[in-house]
Amino acid sequence: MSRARWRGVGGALLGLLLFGVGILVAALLVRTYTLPSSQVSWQGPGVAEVKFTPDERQLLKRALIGALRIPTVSFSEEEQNVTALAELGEYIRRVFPRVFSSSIIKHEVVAEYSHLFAVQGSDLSLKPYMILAHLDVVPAPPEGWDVPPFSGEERDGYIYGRGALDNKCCVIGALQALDLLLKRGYKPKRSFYIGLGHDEEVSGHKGAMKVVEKLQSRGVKLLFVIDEGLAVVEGVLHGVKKPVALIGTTEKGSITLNLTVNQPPGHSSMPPAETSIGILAAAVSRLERNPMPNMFGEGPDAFMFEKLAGEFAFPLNVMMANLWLFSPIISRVLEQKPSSNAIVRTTTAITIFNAGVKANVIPHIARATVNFRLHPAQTVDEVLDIVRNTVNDERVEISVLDSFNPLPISPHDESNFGYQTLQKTIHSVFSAAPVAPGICIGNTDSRHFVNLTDSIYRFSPFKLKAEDLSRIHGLNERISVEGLEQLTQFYYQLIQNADFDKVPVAHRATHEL
Ligand SMILES: CCCCCCCC/C=C\CCCCCCCC(=O)NCC(=O)O
Ligand SMILES: [Zn+2]
Ligand SMILES: [Zn+2]
Repeated sequence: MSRARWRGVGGALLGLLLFGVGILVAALLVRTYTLPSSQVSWQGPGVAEVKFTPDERQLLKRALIGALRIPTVSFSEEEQNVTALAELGEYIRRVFPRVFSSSIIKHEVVAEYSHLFAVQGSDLSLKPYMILAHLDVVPAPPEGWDVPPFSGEERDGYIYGRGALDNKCCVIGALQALDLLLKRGYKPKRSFYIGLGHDEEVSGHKGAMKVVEKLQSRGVKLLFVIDEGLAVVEGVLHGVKKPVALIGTTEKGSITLNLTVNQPPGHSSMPPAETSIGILAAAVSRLERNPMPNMFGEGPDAFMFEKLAGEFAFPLNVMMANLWLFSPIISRVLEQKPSSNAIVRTTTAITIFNAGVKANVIPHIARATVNFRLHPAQTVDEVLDIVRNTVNDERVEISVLDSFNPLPISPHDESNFGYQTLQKTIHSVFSAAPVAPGICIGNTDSRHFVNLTDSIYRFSPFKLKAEDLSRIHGLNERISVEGLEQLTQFYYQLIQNADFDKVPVAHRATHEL
């Protein structure tokens, strides 16, 4: 072929390539700017705000501080500080006498330390809903804390203490909101329950599960359940500056395993080539070095990013809106940080490791506890298969302490009363923050409510910055005084918003190019 002819073919191919690239870019942009926006506004009347008096502000703070000083620690299903749980029960009676004496509220203690409040609405034709929170906390050894973890100390606008975020703030906020509504003469139309579990941190088998049994025996069905969970996150999603509210519409599954190695004990002067500690350490190390597969996009995880695509800065907005093309890249980026890694895969955490009694004794038994949180696209059986293959050592005995599959996905469409009511309340309280459904990475008492409703939402009504994530179950757990008021405001307005009998109608904003 002549050189001129080659040039002609080359030019045509280049033209074709540029045309293809042009079409692809146009398709990406069209998808980016035609996705439904997460920005919505609301039709119809709003509801009253709290408008705290100075006295009420003080009382709210004091109420939480007092609760944080009672060490309601759950160590295990068998070991809970029940004296403290009983004391906290007495404490809420003392702090919220109006709630306990109201003629429209029936209070009952369930399984000794959990509490169930049934608030009777004026319109019994409306289906009731449920607000959940829990009274127990995880242990907090004082090392590393700036203040004693059970002091409830207030410093620079923050109240510190184990349970400040998880989850005594919600216990106090929900009761305080109800108390203030009663004080202002508000009469709810729709009946609702407030359930306060006492063993959420160790399963909810004694508290939340018994509450469910009680309600089931009475034939109760719920319109929706709201419990702790995701939150209004700020600076947590890479590339999104403004606060966004994430509502957990599902919750990861969980498996807790004991790995045990049993080897002959003996004198440390004649050690075998491998000890029970060495064998076990190698096994858990294999589990850590071989994370479960990245399953981004195989469950509902991608939906959250797609929904929030418009909130990301360029070029992330184009990538999030076009996960069909970019999800391999995005999934790799997400696995770099523990908080987003938890969204894309089943996580593996070695949480307890025990062996040895003396420096000159070869240990007999070594045992480790490993906790997995299951991605919604994986099952308990699938994860157990992977674990056995990874450990791959017959000397390591694997026993399942507890396991459950990921929870069903709750509806989050425009016709769902619970989701839309939450969204409307979030908008009002958190300056119109965009709202998206997400996967709750921790477990909650609400998982026991699946037979009472299909609409379970895990949302803690406070703002969390990236640096706050490590405070949950970690050091220096704290909530700002402003955050505590906002949270109380949230429940105050939620209870009123739930009194409408129709689903709130949202107007979706259009994207601006
Ligand atoms: C792409 C990044 C998304 C990151 C989303 C992280 C948002 C973090 C928000 C809240 C923290 C999650 C706490 C969940 C509640 C945990 C309740 C609990 O402790 N339950 C007991 C247990 O899980 O063991
Ligand atoms: Zn919790
Ligand atoms: Zn917790």
